[in-house]
Amino acid sequence: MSAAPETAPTPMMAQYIEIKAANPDCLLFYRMGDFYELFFDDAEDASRALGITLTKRGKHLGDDIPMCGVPIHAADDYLQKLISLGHRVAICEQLEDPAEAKKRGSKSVVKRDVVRLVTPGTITEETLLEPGQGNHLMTVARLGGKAKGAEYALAWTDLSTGDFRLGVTDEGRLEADISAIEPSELVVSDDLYGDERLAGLVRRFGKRARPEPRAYFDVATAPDRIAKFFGVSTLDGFGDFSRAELSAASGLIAYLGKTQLDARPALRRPQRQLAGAAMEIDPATRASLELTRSAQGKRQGSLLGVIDRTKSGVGGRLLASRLSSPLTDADGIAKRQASIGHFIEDVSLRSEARAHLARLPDMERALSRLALDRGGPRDLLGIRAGLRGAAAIADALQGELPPELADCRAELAALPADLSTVLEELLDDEAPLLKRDGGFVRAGALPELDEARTLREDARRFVAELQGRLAEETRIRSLKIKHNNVLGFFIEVNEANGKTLMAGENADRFIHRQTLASAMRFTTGELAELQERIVNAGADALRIELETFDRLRDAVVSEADRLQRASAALGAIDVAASLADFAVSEDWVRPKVDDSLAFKVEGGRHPVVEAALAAAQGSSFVANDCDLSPPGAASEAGAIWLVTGPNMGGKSTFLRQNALIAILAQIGSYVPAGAAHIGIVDRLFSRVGASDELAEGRSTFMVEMVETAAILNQSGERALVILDEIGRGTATYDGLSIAFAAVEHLHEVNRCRALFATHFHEMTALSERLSRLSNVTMRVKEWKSDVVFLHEVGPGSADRSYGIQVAKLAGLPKSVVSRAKAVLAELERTDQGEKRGTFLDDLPLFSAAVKRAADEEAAAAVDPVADALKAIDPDVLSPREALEALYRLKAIAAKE
Ligand SMILES: Nc1ncnc2c1ncn2[C@@H]1O[C@H](COP(=O)(O)OP(=O)(O)OP(=O)(O)O)[C@@H](O)[C@H]1O
Repeated sequence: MSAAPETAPTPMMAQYIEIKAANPDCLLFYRMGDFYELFFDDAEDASRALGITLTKRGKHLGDDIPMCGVPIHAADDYLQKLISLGHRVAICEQLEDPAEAKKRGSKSVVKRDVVRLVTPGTITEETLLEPGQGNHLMTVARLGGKAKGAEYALAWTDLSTGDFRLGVTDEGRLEADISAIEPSELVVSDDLYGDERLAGLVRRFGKRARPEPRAYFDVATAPDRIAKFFGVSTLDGFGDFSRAELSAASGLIAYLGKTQLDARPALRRPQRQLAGAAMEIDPATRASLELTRSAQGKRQGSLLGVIDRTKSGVGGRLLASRLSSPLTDADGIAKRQASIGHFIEDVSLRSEARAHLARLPDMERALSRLALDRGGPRDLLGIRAGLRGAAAIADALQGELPPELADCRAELAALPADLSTVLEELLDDEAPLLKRDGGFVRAGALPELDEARTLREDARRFVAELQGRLAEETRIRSLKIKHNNVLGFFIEVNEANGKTLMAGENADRFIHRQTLASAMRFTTGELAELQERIVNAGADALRIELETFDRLRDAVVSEADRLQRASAALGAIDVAASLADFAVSEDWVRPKVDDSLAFKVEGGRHPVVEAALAAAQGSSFVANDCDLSPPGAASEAGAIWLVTGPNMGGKSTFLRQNALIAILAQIGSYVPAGAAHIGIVDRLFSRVGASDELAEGRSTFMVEMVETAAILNQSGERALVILDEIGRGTATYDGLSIAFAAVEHLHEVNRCRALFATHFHEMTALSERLSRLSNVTMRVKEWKSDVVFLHEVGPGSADRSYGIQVAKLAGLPKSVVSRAKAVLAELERTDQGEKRGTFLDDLPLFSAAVKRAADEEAAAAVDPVADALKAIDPDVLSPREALEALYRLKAIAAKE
């Protein structure tokens, strides 16, 4: 932006324009006194987004400059709104006192610069964060360019807690791994950002996905960048990371440098999250099972919303993250179960621990703000209270403990006692939000501070005494000594008395300062001296307090590692105690989880539907069994249940409850059932017939087929597949045929445990041919012409859908219902219903179909090497020709 000389911007505007040019993709919050001001397009965008008034200030190139402003004290609220709308904000502060600038000349501008970029993945303010929800920033790195088999790695951190993790992944798992973390912001190098294989991901994240320079991810410089960040000379002590992981970590650290500038976040050393250590759950499955968000996008009504009884922010975040990444290792699961079991048995320990946890401040987040130098005295108090709580909980955890809890107790016991002592000694029990307000150091703790405070208080007392003395001496009873920020202390009298003070002897003593409409203001030598003493003592006191703050802050930050580990331990205790509480009150059981392929649930329930029914105080939930274990000792693959039943019969609920039970079992929780035996599930798929991604340019049916394809291509024998009414989005025969073939594929090729709900009753015939497939149905009672849903799963198949009865319940006009009945009767009479059953029997067996397809593929394939070989007649070749022929063949093979 260059300006013509006659319309040259003011020096301040020139500064603004320069800073804005360096931060083009952010809204620039430009500090002016007690406001952050926004100008030009930023002002227009922000005023629209925030609903604040747009005004103007001066001119630029002859046009008015649009402007709006937000007061400093309310800035957090505005920031929250802007960030949630996907904006990024650059905070530009005044870097010197305006008085300093004035010294350089009346036209000079206060030095300003951006001190921080606020982006969705890098916020740390309490007010901007949900207590029980993590806030992750993630980078994606890829090595091996565009070639197939490229290595992908993820690095992610929760800046508000310091958690920092790395993991390798591949193209197939990428989406699932990312959605397990659900980052608030995704950063990729700019070449990867435009890659078509990431297009879906980039589209899904929208503004929250960021392209950043490739150099951030440079593998050659990555180890150096990481080592420098952690202040070590080599990464040897960090563990063995792959090159892709180092690249992702380097990108993350570089991006933190860009957004946090000089502030250094208290990140823990990166921990590797092992590939395959978590159950793989893709984004569509997460959405369909409503794990952490309901279909409406809220936490309420999701599985997490129902089971979360944690008492602390760190516990809430840990539960959410465990639910997003269920374990696949039976020992790890057993350890967590043992902790819950301990809290179930020891009722008083549970209630004592939970009472302490409920009072626990968010130590992790307070620590992170202190490390970034954004913390205040209340964060120090938070750490102190956290240390107290941790000590109390460590005390409560007596005697023999299961391994996870024993580890937690050890972490709590390792907390530095001297840090508690110094915080207890120096900090007062109440503290202001901002350190510059002072008053947070305990009286009696520092003699020097006490002295300054006494001086200030004495001087204040002298001022009060002075007022009485002056009133008496001047005989002006209404004389008052007041204070404001401009004049400091002053004597105020009315106009008539003012004249008295300016006359005769008084004139030598009272120095006139100000005349207002109804009052005159004076000072005296004595008052000025007291004023100075108060100011000096106040400044001394504040200096000492600020020094103390820095000292305590450094002491806290130097113990970051132990504090973070103790915080994590408190989170684990909270999760175990809260799940124990849930298990007891909701009658959940400890499932047997092992490496078998079993899946046997007796009396299983859907926790969310059950809670909803209980809240409505209507009918109670009907528990149902499910057994997908390999039938018979000889069989080595899981079973498939084909679930038929009427609309509204409870099919979807039954399907989902079993998926949720698998997840709950593998996060180490107890489960809503009478008994359960779950062989580890490594991959979970759940698909519901209709899901709408029209915005993505795919029809409903297309999405369904893409998802079904993914399941059939990717499920191994440890997968658990839930398919709900696949094939209903197209013409009946097409849908039926697809559903039919999909079940055969699951049975013969994937050989995984599966639940398949359908309205195509014809499919039940499959049980005669597929040995591990059983038919079950949701039972109903017919009563007169109505149906009563029993929500009971029983063996067998439904013979009808009762769709018309459900439509009647839904309030379709009577005329439509009776017409539909007539049409149905006619269709049933004329339709080749019976024939349909037989036509399916006529189909060749699946294995035969697979073989034929394979033969056809093989036949269609052209093999130039074979062709070339056929053309060679060895009997007529000289040795030299034979050698040449061999080279030719090799050349053809290399081209293939
Ligand atoms: N086991 C159960 N016990 C009590 N009520 C249940 C049970 N299962 C389902 N319900 C109730 O029935 C309603 C319908 O269940 P669901 O959506 O699972 O039926 P559906 O068979 O999948 O229906 P559709 O075929 O129309 O999609 C639920 O919202 C719930 O209120």
